[in-house]
Amino acid sequence: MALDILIVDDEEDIRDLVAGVLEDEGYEARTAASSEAAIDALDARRPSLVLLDVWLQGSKLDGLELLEEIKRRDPSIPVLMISGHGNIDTAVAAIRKGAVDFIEKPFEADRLIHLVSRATETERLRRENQSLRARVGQDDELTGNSSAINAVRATIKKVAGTGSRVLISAPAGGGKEVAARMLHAWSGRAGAPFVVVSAARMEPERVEEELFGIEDSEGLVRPGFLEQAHGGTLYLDEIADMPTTTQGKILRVLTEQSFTRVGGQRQVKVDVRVISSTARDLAREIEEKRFREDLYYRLNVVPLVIPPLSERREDIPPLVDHFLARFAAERRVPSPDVATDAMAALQACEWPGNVRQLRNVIERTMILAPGDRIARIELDMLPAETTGGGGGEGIGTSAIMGSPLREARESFEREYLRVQIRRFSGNISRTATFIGMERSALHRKLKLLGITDGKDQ
Ligand SMILES: Nc1ncnc2c1ncn2[C@@H]1O[C@H](COP(=O)(O)OP(=O)(O)OP(=O)(O)O)[C@@H](O)[C@H]1O
Repeated sequence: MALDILIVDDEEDIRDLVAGVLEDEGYEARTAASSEAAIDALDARRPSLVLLDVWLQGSKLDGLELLEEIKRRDPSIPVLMISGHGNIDTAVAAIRKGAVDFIEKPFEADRLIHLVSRATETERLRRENQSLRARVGQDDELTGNSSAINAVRATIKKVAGTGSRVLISAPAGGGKEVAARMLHAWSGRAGAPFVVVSAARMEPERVEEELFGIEDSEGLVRPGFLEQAHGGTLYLDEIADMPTTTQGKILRVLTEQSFTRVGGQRQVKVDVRVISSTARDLAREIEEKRFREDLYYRLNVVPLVIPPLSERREDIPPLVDHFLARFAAERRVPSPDVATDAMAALQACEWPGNVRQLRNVIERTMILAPGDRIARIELDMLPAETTGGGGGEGIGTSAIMGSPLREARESFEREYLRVQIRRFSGNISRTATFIGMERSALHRKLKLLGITDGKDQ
């Protein structure tokens, strides 16, 4: 998003000229003709830079006094002074009071652009830094080729640029935040902040301060998440955890596109795209009066559903390869291969923690892998939770060892076939191909062993 620049000058021609030059360069320009109008504009929203005339005729405060007031309110706002010919001394005094630089009238557009770009560099770097920091350990895009993930990706492509609100539904660790970041990155808002608001982590009594910001009687402002996200995207994580009073307030912001800060009177206007997410069944939350239906319709303009990993097991091999490559790169070793039986075990797991759990398992496997075996991940190197040793699913050996051969073979076959069928999401033809049996023979075998949970597709 464009950086927001406030131009304060009593001469209309200068204001319009400067605004025109800056807008052509892709900045967003606001103008104020007096110190009073400038303070109003500052209160309405924190600008990325103030261009301030030292004279300001007919204003309550002159340029230097206004500079002091701006610095008192928020010392981090950079101020670039505009000085008339002959009042260089004042401009120098302004620098002592915290202005970043000054430009003398009349000036060339090129010089103005150069100084503005230099004065806003810190702000640009701060934004870049923020988004980089937020992305550490986070994937940029959704990996996977299942039809579910392909459909999600296609919808993201279609709606990213539109600014529509999107409600992402997926279980915990399913990739909601990755999808939200893709929507932001593929939109015209990509250069502006992506602000994550976790409804679950906010203390109910502080929700409003956090979202709307605070304003004290002196006019000092601490911007909230909505203001910080101006021009960008606000990601409301797990909306079902929002207290109902907050739901009402969010609804009002979405309807009126403005809000007041806690302790303030003034309406603050922001341009923010809202993306929200939930792991819960909102229809049920609405039915049980825990979630406002009107808010649901406001947020759910475009629904995006990511199924649990256990319903898209085809995504497991590309995800495993993706995480192995990532962790191998971090450790500066070549990316390992995965033995077929190890991949089969990973594909057969239930993954209640979804992609996050899979990522953690891969990370742990790589950390614990003996130095001489790091080139190939084999079944015995996987954590117990994936191979059944932890009491979960998998091929247990103790029951088999205590049985006569015939029963042991049957119990092995039953377990083996269950795992393979689950691995291929109930698709009998693909299971038959993999295990090397005719489809009809497999059907007979399943009937004989009393396995009924394999859906034929
Ligand atoms: N399809 C995917 N491709 C690559 N990485 C993924 C994918 N889905 C999830 N991840 C990774 O899994 C982890 C969890 O994903 P994310 O934080 O997006 O999930 P979430 O649904 O927002 O979870 P929660 O609701 O628990 O916060 C992250 O490290 C993310 O990078």
